[in-house]
Order: sequence, then C-alpha cells, then structure tokens
Amino acid sequence: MIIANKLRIGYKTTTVVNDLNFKLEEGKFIALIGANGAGKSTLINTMIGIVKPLAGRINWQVETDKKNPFNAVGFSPQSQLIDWYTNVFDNVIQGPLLAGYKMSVAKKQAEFALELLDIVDLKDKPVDHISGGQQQRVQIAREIARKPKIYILDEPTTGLDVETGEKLFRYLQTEVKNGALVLTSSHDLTLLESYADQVLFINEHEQQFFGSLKAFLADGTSLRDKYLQERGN
Ligand SMILES: Nc1ncnc2c1ncn2[C@@H]1O[C@H](COP(=O)(O)OP(=O)(O)OP(=O)(O)O)[C@@H](O)[C@H]1O
Repeated sequence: MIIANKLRIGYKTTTVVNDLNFKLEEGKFIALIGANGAGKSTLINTMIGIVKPLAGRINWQVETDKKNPFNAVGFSPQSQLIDWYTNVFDNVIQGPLLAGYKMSVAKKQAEFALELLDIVDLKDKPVDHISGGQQQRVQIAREIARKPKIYILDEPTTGLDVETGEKLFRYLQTEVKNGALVLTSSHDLTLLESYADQVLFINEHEQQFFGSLKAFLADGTSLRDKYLQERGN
C-alpha cells in the first residue's frame, strides 16, 4: 500500500502538485494521467525516493517475505536505467538476481520476460547496439523478471508497438488479479481504459481526481474530456 497524505511535490522553489491525498492498494491497476509537465514523473520519483517531498508524507506499507522491502518493487523510470556494459540477457537477469532469486529461478523469470517483451532474438546483443525502443523493452523486462509485488512504471508503453503494449498490460492485469499493485503513467488513455481499475489524474498543480475508472468516465464534469482537452486531443 502506498499512502499520500497532504503531499506537496516539486523542486526547491517550484511546486509541481499541491496537496496529494490517495491510498494505492494491492490488487488494483492504477492509471496515473495528466498533461505533459503535469508532474507524473515527479510524483513517481517522489514515491521511489529520488525526489524529496516539499511537504506532507508518502508512506509505503509493503508485506513481503523479502529481507529488503525494495526488492518487492519493480520500477521502470522514463529515462533508461540500463547497464551499458552488458548484453540484453545479462541486463534482464540482473532484475531477479538483485531481488534475491537464485540463479535457476532468475534464469526462468528472465526468459519469460524476454518472451513477454518480444526480445528473445536480441538476448545476446550488447545493449548499446539496439534501438531506444528495444532498450525500453529491456528495462521493462528486467522489472517484470523481478516478479515484484508493486510495479511503478513511468510511461512503459512509449516506444512499444501496440501489440506488445497490449501484451504487457494483459500480463500486468493478471499480476493485479494475483494481488500485485500496478501504478502506470501513460498518454495512451484508450489502453489504460481497457485495463485500469482506478485513475489518479493530476493537472494544474492539483489532484483532479482519484477513484475508480468507472467514476472517472461517468463524472458529471466530464473529467475525461478535460483530460483529453489539456492533452491537446
Ligand atoms: N529536476 C527538475 N528540476 C526542476 N524542475 C523540474 C525537474 N524535473 C521536472 N521539472 C519540472 O516539473 C514539472 C513536471 O514535470 P514531470 O516530468 O514530472 O511531468 P510529466 O507529467 O511526467 O510530463 P510528461 O508527460 O511530459 O513526461 C515540469 O514543469 C518540469 O519542467
């Protein structure tokens, strides 16, 4: 569970979003939406601890058998976090190995993730010899291979073709059914609407909405239209 209480996020003298209040729970697929520059990455980076909150609190309550609770988290940032000195397979297997899985299990999970992201053919390639979109797949595959309890994915479908994006979200949905928490930002509202249970919508320095996708779509003030308008559709 991740709880924000009167959380203000931003950078030194700049407030990006004021007064965030939400409770993200296991068993839910949560879509984080907002126009360009609304603060999605800032919020994700604040949750992870890369950016310090300006005020208020963000609390994590993770039930895990792992010694280090962070091993139960799969985090894929917007900028690529890749080990440039190894090949695709070694990058992906680092995920489960660092999460404490033994080699034989880590290998199976890495192979599964390569398959899911459709990069089996690239597995022996150095990561600096593949495209940006392929590097994005490597980064996501590494987190999938960790088998985390909590997935925090910043625009995971950027650079993925429609079919792979769908496949990834279908898999995440099965993980959610098995008790995982998925928080993902994306500009692909259509894709999110097919998979998300809840929506966290931030814009104009405010939390505009946090609740069920159904309520978001049915909202009288037409939040969806507002979102699409601000996004420029
Ligand atoms: N390191 C930083 N220092 C100061 N301001 C920053 C920093 N990183 C981002 N910002 C500013 O914070 C605001 C929110 O940026 P952020 O990247 O969180 O938005 P976003 O919703 O993820 O946007 P996008 O959809 O374009 O990825 C923007 O105005 C941005 O210019």
